[in-house]
Amino acid sequence: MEDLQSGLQNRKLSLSTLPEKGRSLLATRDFYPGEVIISQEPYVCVPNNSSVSPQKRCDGCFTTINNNVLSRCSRCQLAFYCGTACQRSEWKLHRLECEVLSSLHKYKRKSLTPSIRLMLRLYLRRKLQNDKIIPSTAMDNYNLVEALVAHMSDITEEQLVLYAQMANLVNSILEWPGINIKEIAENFSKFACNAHTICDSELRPVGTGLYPVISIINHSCLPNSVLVFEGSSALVRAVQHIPSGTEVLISYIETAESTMTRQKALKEQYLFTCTCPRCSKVGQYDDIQESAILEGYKCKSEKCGGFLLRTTDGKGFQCQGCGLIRDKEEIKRITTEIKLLSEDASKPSATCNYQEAISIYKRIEKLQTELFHPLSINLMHTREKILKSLMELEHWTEALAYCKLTIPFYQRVYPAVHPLPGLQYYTCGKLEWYLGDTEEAVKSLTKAVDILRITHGTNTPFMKDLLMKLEEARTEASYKFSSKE
Ligand SMILES: C[S@@+](CC[C@H](N)C(=O)[O-])C[C@H]1O[C@@H](n2cnc3c(N)ncnc32)[C@H](O)[C@@H]1O
Repeated sequence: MEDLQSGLQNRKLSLSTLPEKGRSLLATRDFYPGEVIISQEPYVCVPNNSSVSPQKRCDGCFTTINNNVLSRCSRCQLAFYCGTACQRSEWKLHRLECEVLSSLHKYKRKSLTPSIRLMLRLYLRRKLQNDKIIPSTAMDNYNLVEALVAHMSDITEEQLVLYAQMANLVNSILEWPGINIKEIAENFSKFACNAHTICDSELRPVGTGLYPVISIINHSCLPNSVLVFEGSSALVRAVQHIPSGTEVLISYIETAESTMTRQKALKEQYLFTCTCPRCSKVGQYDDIQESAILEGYKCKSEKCGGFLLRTTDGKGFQCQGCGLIRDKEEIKRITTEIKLLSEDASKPSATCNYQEAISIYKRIEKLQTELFHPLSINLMHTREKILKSLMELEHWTEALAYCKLTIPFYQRVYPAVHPLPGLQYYTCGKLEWYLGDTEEAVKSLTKAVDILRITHGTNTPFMKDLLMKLEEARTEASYKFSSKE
């Protein structure tokens, strides 16, 4: 591990071990908002392509080209490339992978999920490095994978059985003599708490990758850094001033959820109890109030706006503002109606028909408005779904109205610098501009740029496009202003 420590030292970082967290990454100089703290290429990665996904992604850069004009590997038929540059960069690994995959029986091909493919690639890449066909460096070697936490003694019996079955499948595909099935199962457990979902600039998931140095970074629900991706490269950017000697922290989960929901997610997938400054408030009045607003029920009285807590006899919920009791049966009735509608919304007839999806989600929205606080996370998710479908149907005016409805939620639950509100302002700005409200568009796009230049940098095609749009909107706004005079 000395090699890694000196690799990190050059980047003004250091590896430390904290008793309650294990390995941790510390800054050895001050980092400022927007600065890249560390970037890493994946040890291995796979795009989210499955046999059923209609749109395939390039194995090299994860792009989807319109009309799906990716070229497919003629031998194995499983790898896709956007051009020769990506095909060449992937060739050494894919040559081995192709040998393994092209001889696979039909029924085994069906079981090639992205995580099985990721595991195959892990072993193939290790072989390439062992055979010195590709070089190993301080930041790119299999020892770093070996050092990842696996939590084998903490996972459930069910998970253990699943990993063992998956390990058997990998073994039967590779057919390498002397391969250690227990080690493969352990590596699946490592994937579960160390691999990262690769997202595009708009935070849509596009693949999965293992970045063993970035995996040293621990979690906080109030992080000082953010993990973003440029193609398959991972970059950690500071979102706050990080003084020298401070631990670099990212968030592993959606931080808008209540403390209990966040803690449950962290415990289930990452097997630890978070004690970050937000989680330390669990049980305190502020935290109870916050959770009740996010996930609880609202007061029946429109004037009150208070939040409810379960009564001591368990028969209902009482408003903490005006004391009014809301009947448990009424809440149950609305909740059941929402559940049934949500089931309808996930049926193919609705997922393939945006108009039908909008109509179902609007009924859910109406019921949720009766039940939840206006800033509830459930209501926000429903409005997001309506917004997405409206955008697909190019119903811009209504889409803008829904986008604006979600903004107060984003402002309330996320820190000032977070990619999600930045992206929401961007959507708002694009819609306003499209609808001719240039002045408002300039305001929204400026807010988007102020946030996203910190989280995303300014050099990606996505950011260049946003900066150009802002420039054009500003020019148009000043032209409109001068022609009014
Ligand atoms: C991606 S790894 C992070 C690096 C890890 N500490 C190590 O030693 O390799 C994720 C694991 O780190 C630990 N971890 C991460 N954040 C933590 C936190 N805030 N508190 C306690 N443990 C944490 C948990 O064991 C979790 O499963």
